Amino acid sequence: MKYISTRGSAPALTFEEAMLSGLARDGGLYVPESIPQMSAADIRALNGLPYEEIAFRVMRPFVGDTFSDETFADLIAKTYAGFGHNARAPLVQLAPNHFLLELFHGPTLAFKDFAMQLIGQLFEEALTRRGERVTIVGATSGDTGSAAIEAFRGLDAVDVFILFPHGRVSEVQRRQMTTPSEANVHALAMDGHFDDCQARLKDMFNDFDFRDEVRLAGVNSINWARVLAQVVYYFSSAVSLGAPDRKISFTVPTGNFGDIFAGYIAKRMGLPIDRLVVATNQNDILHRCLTSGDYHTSEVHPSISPSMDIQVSSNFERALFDAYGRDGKAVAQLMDELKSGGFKVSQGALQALAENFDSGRVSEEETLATIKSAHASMGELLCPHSAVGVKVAEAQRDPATPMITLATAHPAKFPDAVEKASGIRPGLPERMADLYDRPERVTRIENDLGALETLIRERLAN
Ligand SMILES: Cc1ncc(COP(=O)(O)O)c(C=O)c1O
Ligand SMILES: N[C@@H](CCOP(=O)(O)O)C(=O)O
Repeated sequence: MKYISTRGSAPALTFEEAMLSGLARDGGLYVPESIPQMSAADIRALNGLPYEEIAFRVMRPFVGDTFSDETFADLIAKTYAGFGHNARAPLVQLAPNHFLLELFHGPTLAFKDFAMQLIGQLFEEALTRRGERVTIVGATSGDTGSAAIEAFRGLDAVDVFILFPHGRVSEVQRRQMTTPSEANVHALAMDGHFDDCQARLKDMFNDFDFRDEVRLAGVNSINWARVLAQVVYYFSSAVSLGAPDRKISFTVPTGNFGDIFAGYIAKRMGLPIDRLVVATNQNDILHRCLTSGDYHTSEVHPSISPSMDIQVSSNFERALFDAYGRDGKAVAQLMDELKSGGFKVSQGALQALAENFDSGRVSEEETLATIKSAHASMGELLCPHSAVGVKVAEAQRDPATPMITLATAHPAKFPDAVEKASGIRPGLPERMADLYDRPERVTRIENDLGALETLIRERLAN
């Protein structure tokens, strides 16, 4: 299995090379050269298997010979052993034919743990075998950062630097990043929005001297391994509701487009997905683009679902690559136009996107009202991101087709918004009960590439 860049001019890499390098050297994102297929019989055989076994069968064909079967199965087993629910990703019924897929039972209470815990294991195994060290730099609107720190804290072969937008993550998210005491963890509160953090991260990848000097690696969803691990729960949930013998739809609260892109990959592998619905908050560039073809960035409006306050949606590039018939030059041209504000998707590409994705947008008021009504009518306390998903799903679903909405974070990560909506302040699990008392360690930094690179060099030298 080889991986190629969405911009068409970086060398093709193996799974291990793509995983350890993150962004392609032409600025693009790696995608598999071809998508492995699962037959109806293969999919039917997943029903009733433990999550770990489903994960092995779904991901194995993408990994090539990077890991032996035995090692890969062992790493998957270690990955999910610490999750707080035996099913790992349990389904809860919200209404007739509407289900919630709870993806928040991992160590940092967000769906990011599904991939990040696995990547931690895969990195450690591969780096130990190669005798190498890497410097991970990640950009976060709150959840990727905490999940990455949890997955890599204390590992010998890795330093991890996380850029988060100062003042724009929830207190729980910030404390999850600033309270770990391991010397290899560096939480950096940067001026600006998440998009600025992600832009500086990409600048570092495109500064080849710096990239090679510090041996830069990325664990945002620019890293294909992140997307791959998220494909698994589309299979596990769909088969438990009758796939492949009936079609299932999914609604996904969306920001950087990684999670919904994983659903698209599941569909391309053969999972009979009827509709994949993108749910956005008031930062609705994806909804606007999917309905009009117009992808122009505007000001980011801070919301009560802050992890989705994103305008430059990284993985949308992967979807565009397929929509443009895998024409890397066309994608490179669009990404150039994005630097000056945006682009217009061609009619053909827009039609290709529309064949795979629907979308909806939810206001702040609607998000609060959905948290309130889901709690009152179903006893389910939703985080604001999951509420965005539920609202869009309720408006758009076909009652005859099961709809699964992804619940992407635990409500206790966003207690203020949840309390405002429902009157209930969700508590953290026992193991995190002292989070508010732990000392914080964080560095304020300006939105400046030079300052960031200098800080990283200095920290690595110490
Ligand atoms: C809680 C939560 N929900 C939804 C999203 C959106 O996911 P994605 O960026 O993969 O679209 C994020 C951030 O990525 C998140 O942290
Ligand atoms: N919402 C994310 C933003 C980064 O997304 P990623 O999936 O590309 O890592 C976050 O919580 O940081």
